[in-house]
Amino acid sequence: MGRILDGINGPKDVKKLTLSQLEQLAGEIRSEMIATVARTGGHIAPNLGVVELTLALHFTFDSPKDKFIWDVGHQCYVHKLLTGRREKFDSLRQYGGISGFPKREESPHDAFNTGHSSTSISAAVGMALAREKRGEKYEVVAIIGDGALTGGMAFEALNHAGHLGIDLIVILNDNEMSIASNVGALSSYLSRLRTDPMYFKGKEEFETLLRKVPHIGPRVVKVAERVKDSLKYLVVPGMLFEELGFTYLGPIDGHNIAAMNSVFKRAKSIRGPVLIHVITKKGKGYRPAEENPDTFHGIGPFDIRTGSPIRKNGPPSYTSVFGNTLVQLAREDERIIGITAAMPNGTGLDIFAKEFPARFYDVGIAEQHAVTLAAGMAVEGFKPVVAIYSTFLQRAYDQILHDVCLQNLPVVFAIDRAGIVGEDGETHQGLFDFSYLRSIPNMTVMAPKDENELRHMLATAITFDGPIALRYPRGSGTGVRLDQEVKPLPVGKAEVLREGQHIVILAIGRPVYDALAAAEELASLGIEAGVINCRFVKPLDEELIKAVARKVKRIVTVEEHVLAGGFGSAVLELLARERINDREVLCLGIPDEFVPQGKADILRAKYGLTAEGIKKAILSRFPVQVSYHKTARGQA
Ligand SMILES: Cc1ncc(C[n+]2csc(CCOP(=O)(O)OP(=O)(O)O)c2C)c(N)n1
Ligand SMILES: CC(=O)[C@@H](O)[C@H](O)COP(=O)(O)O
Ligand SMILES: [Mg+2]
Repeated sequence: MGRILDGINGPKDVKKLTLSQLEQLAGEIRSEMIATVARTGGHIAPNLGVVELTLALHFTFDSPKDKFIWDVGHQCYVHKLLTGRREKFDSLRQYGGISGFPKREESPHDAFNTGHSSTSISAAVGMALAREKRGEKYEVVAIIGDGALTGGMAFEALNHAGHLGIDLIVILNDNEMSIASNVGALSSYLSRLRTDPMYFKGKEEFETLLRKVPHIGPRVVKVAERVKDSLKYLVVPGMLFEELGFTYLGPIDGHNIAAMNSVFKRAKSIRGPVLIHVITKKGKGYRPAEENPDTFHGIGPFDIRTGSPIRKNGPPSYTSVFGNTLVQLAREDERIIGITAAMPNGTGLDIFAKEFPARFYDVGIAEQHAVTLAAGMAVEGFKPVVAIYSTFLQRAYDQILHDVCLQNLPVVFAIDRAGIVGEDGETHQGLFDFSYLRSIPNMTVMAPKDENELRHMLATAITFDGPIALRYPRGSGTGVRLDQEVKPLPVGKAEVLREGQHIVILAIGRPVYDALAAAEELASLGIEAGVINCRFVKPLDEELIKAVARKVKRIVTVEEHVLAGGFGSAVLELLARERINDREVLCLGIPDEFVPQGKADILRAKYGLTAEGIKKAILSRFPVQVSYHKTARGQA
């Protein structure tokens, strides 16, 4: 018998199915997703948890007329399989393939692009307001996880929606997990709603009282037993949401399609904002993911049979070198505090948390709060290390400026996933941090060429008295030997790696070794290129750069970052300020566009951020015949 999934070309095909066919389809979707993600990598556990929920949504609502807004968007694979993208599904997250997140440019069924957390309710309120203004009729449905609900924006939007009293449906997908276990008072509140202590306490007291009534008591208890669901709805109100102006429905079983179909139908008939609390299991239906939902939240290729990741043996990641070095430094310095916004494992702070649980804070998906919390602790003499991915730190720009830098507070920003991150694509590339940080007074910004230098930069940051950031890439380090002693570096000093009279390459961060390799290849063509590992974007090693720029006519800057406002811009500003105007400068980096998804190696090659790319760009800008041989004898 063929698969039902093969006949699903859009939501209308879902609507034709019986309940038992929908249940069979749920199983087929799980197998399809596991088979694909085991090969491509991706967010498998969140998607396994929303199979029935997504089927019920497409069964009850009418996409694309009705709009679904997936918060974060990492759980949209089932939706994609049901909305005409089944045949392209094997290209998931690959260069040129379908995205792992909703993309309006991919399908009319993707109503709003997401990737960063906690935006869905705001977007839904905006779309509902637009609908009202145009006098149109359709449903707007935001689907948000319990983790994403810890983000401040979600509350700002709930607050506004309740005030407007606008027709809107929020589906809270509660699986008790963020990437790691969910944290916070709200999470505890949801857990109380789930386990219903009020209901059970009320019911037990009620039953005990009844049983005491002679003769009729026990019989009445039996009747009450039968009406327990209505009793439950009476006593368990979801008061927090009700008080915010929402009608609260739930909690309901997010793996029971029939139950969801009927509650969704009911929600459509209610005026004003409705919140439906759905309980799901992250990783549902695949044992390794159910047992380790955090590992399977977002995972690389894995062996389906065992669930073991297929890892090539490589050097330790920058993340783990950061985590271990922080532990080492924290043993010597009690002021050090570790702060994460819901990414303990992703940032390596889990290593710190294990050894120093009382000095570690997971604040939920709340980057803005994390930064100002750090400012508060720094004011009181602590040394907070805020570890946040480059792309998510964008959220906290004003907190960095207003709360940390304006007061010149010694907060350390450990910025992971800086540069090209790969398959997550546009929303997650960490390509803007030099620009958004170096423009802020008092801020110091560093980028290590390898994981060994990262350790010394972390020590530099810990001993530094002011705001300081170090940014490093996703994935394995270079495998260099780690120095035994971790020592602070002189602030604002670069490192000369190679001398050369024809060209000087000023590089920073990960591309430094590519610049060196390019210089070696150029040498075989008779072109002598010097290479400087600049280490600091701010302050630049101005004396050194000015000195080489006065000697060498051709200057190349290399960074894995957007060119606008980045490291190359900083060098150009310096040259202009110092009136070193007659130099030829070539800035290599990311042009003014968003970098798509794909393997990091493919993307680096596309943007010329490889040894080969750097060599080619130099040869194309400064062709061998024209420039070098003419000048090699005299001034280069
Ligand atoms: C602003 C921001 N910070 C951090 C993240 C990283 N992140 C992606 S999903 C996630 C957890 C989301 O939990 P939840 O909403 O409950 O979804 P689940 O995976 O449990 O289905 C986090 C922290 C992000 N995408 N955006
Ligand atoms: C959806 C999301 O934002 C995270 O799950 C992110 O994909 C994690 O990225 P890393 O795999 O780099 O930790
Ligand atoms: Mg969750």
